[in-house]
Amino acid sequence: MIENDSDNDLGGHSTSIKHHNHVNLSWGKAMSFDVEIKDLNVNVKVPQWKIPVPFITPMNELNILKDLSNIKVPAGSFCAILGTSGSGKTTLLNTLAGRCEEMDISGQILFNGHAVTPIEAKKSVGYVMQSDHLLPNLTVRETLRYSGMLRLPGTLSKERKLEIVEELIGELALRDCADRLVGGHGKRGISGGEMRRVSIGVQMLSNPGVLFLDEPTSGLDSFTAHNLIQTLLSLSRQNKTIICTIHQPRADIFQLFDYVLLLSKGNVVYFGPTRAIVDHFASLGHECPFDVNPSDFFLDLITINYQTDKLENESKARLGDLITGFQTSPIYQANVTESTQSYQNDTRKFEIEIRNTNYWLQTWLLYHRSMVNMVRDKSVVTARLVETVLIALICGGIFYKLGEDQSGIKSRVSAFYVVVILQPYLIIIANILQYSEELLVYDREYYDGMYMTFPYWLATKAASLPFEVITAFIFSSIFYWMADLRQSAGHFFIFFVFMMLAQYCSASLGFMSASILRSFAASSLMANLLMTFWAITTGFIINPATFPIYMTWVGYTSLYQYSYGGLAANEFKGNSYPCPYPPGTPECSLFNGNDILDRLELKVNNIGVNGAVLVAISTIFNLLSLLALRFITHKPK
Ligand SMILES: Nc1ncnc2c1ncn2[C@@H]1O[C@H](COP(=O)(O)OP(=O)(O)OP(=O)(O)O)[C@@H](O)[C@H]1O
Repeated sequence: MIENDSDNDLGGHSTSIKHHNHVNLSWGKAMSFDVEIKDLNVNVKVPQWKIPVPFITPMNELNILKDLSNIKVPAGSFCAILGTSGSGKTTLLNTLAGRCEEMDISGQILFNGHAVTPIEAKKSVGYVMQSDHLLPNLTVRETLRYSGMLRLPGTLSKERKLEIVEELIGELALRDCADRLVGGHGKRGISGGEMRRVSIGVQMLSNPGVLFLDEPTSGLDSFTAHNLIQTLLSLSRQNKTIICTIHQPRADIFQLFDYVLLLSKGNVVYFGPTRAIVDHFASLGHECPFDVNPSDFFLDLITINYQTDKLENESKARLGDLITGFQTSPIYQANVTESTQSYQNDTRKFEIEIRNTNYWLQTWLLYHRSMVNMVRDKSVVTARLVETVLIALICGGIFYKLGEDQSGIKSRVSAFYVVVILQPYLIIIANILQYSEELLVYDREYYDGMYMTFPYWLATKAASLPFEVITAFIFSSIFYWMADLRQSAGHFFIFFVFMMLAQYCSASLGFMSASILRSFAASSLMANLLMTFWAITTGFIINPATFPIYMTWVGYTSLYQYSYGGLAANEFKGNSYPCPYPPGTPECSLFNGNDILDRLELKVNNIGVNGAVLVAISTIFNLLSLLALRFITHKPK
């Protein structure tokens, strides 16, 4: 049983909550902050035109939060932000958490009396967003273990970190499902409520002074929602300040909060203890009927009704009265007294805990996590393997046992073009699909400061490499012998290396596009446009010698020409096919490998140079993706 008292004159700021059955989470410094808001105004510029033109469209200033002051949520308490849709709940939560980069913010946010900058706020709070983005193929325990290893201070031993994770699993009531896959992205996994708990656990592992949650109960049935709020209450009793937005909570959920902040159109209609709110509204002439859920009653009162002009004016006038009524209420006066308290003699200081997990340990953990997530994804693994085998069989079937006459030689050239375009093309789509989902997790974790970009990038690249090698090997092993290409192990090996490089370049292009743009639609458009351009300019469809003068550079940029050229050189250089004409006749040049290669008029047909260029191109794509991940910020969704 936990008693938490922070009384004021009203006797209202007091909670006495009986809660059983919890384990004390015992890591690090249990630092909890008083969270205070002073003179807070949040504005955003919105374009006046429906279809805005950058730099030209005139902008209007929209005042989302209006003069929020004298709001202090004491350390270790649980506060709900309630309001109608569009009242500014999420904006307030984001502002408190330092996540409102695009907004113009004035006023102060104070943690234990220290006015925090958005960067300080971001580093010292945990933030559970409305939707869960977790890796679907990890179990609950693995998800929390990886997070624990990455988020907990580097000074703790591995054993201690794992112990903490187990404590947390118990505290969040996740023992039952600890070894089940998380699921999501169309895969069956744990329930919505369990998934929310895992997301909370992930944030708890950074041992934040304050935990913010945006609509933690959205999408949950009322029983699960109640359980989740109970869990949060239990965490707050372990010295965590917890603030969440919530939509129309059930009566028994509503009474679990210590404090309520009621917002309407960016104005505070009430801030104070939950148990004083009914009396406060009654004192303003709005008695909550016995059989009505208080939160529904208050939300109805503060909603502007736009159905008719009359109703709109009436509801606006009522809202105005409620705002003024609150500002002249004894509760407001008590809030003013609380927020003028000085922290001068307070031993609780605002501090940001340094979490310095070793750089290489980050890389190893992320690599391991990425591998596990990928290998477990049976649908992707099977699809990629089956797709590789099928495409190899189809191509091998079409170009089966190529002859050594003129049509056979011509078909060999076509075969090289087809395989360097087709297989990489299919891979690029699979890659973009995979990364556009995975990068949602990266955006959140990077924004949370869980790791740095370079370890993530290195780990992701390293984890994808075996797939490119294996699929290229399977494809080459089937196609090469079916098509009956140059019979030697050395030439087969070179064929495989070029297939692998072509695939790796495409995979890198897919990763680069997703790193820049994130969305599947936009990334695949970018990658497809580039691929189509390079596929046309390979030198197979149109002879580069015929390009207009201003397009000659194109002949050197097409990445596929290097793999196509490499395969052609591997087959034809130093090779010859049986000439049906008497030896020495000019027609025999049609069967001479070097002459065939010359007639292709490739820009570069040196195996070593072509291979090196492909390595250089994939390196450029990968470096661009590293820069994009580091410098093109995508706010977590
Ligand atoms: N970046 C932005 N640009 C323009 N307007 C914004 C921006 N962010 C929020 N707003 C506007 O500010 C108002 C408050 O938005 P906010 O998302 O904070 O409301 P909310 O109370 O969380 O709503 P809901 O419950 O529907 O999620 C809305 O009218 C919204 O359109």
